[in-house]
Amino acid sequence: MIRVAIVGYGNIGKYSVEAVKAAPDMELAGIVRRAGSEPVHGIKTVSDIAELGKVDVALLCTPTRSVEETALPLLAQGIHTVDSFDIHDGIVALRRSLGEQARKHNAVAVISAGWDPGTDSVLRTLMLAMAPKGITYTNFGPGMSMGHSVVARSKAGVKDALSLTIPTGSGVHRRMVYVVLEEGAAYADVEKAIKSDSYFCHDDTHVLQVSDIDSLRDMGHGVLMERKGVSGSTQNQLFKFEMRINNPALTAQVMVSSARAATRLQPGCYTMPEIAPIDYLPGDDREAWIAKLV
Ligand SMILES: NC(=O)C1=CN([C@@H]2O[C@H](COP(=O)(O)OP(=O)(O)OC[C@H]3O[C@@H](n4cnc5c(N)ncnc54)[C@H](OP(=O)(O)O)[C@@H]3O)[C@@H](O)[C@H]2O)C=CC1
Ligand SMILES: N[C@@H](CCCC(=O)C(=O)O)C(=O)O
Repeated sequence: MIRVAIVGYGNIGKYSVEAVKAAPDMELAGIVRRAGSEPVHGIKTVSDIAELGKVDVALLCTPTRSVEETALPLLAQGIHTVDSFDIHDGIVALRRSLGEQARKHNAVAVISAGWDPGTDSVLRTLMLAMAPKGITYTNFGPGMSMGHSVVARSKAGVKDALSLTIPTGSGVHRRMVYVVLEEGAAYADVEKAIKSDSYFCHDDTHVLQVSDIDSLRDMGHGVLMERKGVSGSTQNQLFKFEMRINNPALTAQVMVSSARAATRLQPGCYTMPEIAPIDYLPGDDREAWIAKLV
């Protein structure tokens, strides 16, 4: 059995518990929370991973911006890590940093292993191989972006926040950010802090003050990816992939499947397109999967 620890018990952490429990080849070693956090009922909860005994893989369910500082000390202990880091233009730098640490300590890091980046990245790669010339549009939503919501919640003066992604066509998005303010906080300061953050500043972003987030929260999301391109010299090849999903449930499942792959890889750091898809699946009988799937 692969012993898995969950680091951070927010939305992705909660769904990761279910995904680990549903995996036939994994057992949950426990949950690592920040010091002073409540223990999770019925699950060993610690603030230092060393208290969990042997851990093969740690699922980093912390905010994207704390992935690197969380992963480095775990890799130094020889623990494999999986994260869903979603700052697209920071992925190459993270891969270098975690790769160096992983190779030094005989460990594996699988990074950006959610649905976007993650499984969508694999599909974009395959669509490119299928039609090397052309354009791929990735249209998100409408739905709740966990990453953007985390960033909005991190701003001074914000008590709670929810960021919705609205597709406006051809891979362009509007961001509708609903915020509950702390007492005494100024709306204009919060609006400025959110709109100037790199998660938001490239998109048409609207910040709306509300009195309650719970009555708005719906963790559904989705994507429509379309590529129109050229195979060889033949034009007008059209590919489409669409899904409507519960965002944290899918992200957690992809992380769990990536944890399995991590145990099969040579030391280093990998993104999902670099890993053979069969390595995400349970069991040792590779030929059985090939007979069934290929
Ligand atoms: N690639 C993809 O497709 C996707 C990626 N994601 C990524 O997952 C990340 C986590 O999302 P989500 O689970 O909704 O986030 P949450 O805010 O719900 O949970 C994050 C948890 O991390 C822990 N934590 C550690 N440091 C901090 C800190 N400085 N501030 C706040 N919490 C901290 C807390 O757990 P505790 O209290 O137990 O310590 C917290 O509950 C997002 O940042 C997003 O980028 C999400 C969806 C899809
Ligand atoms: N990384 C996203 C998942 C992909 C959708 C997205 O990027 C968006 O809604 O902007 C998330 O954190 O929910």
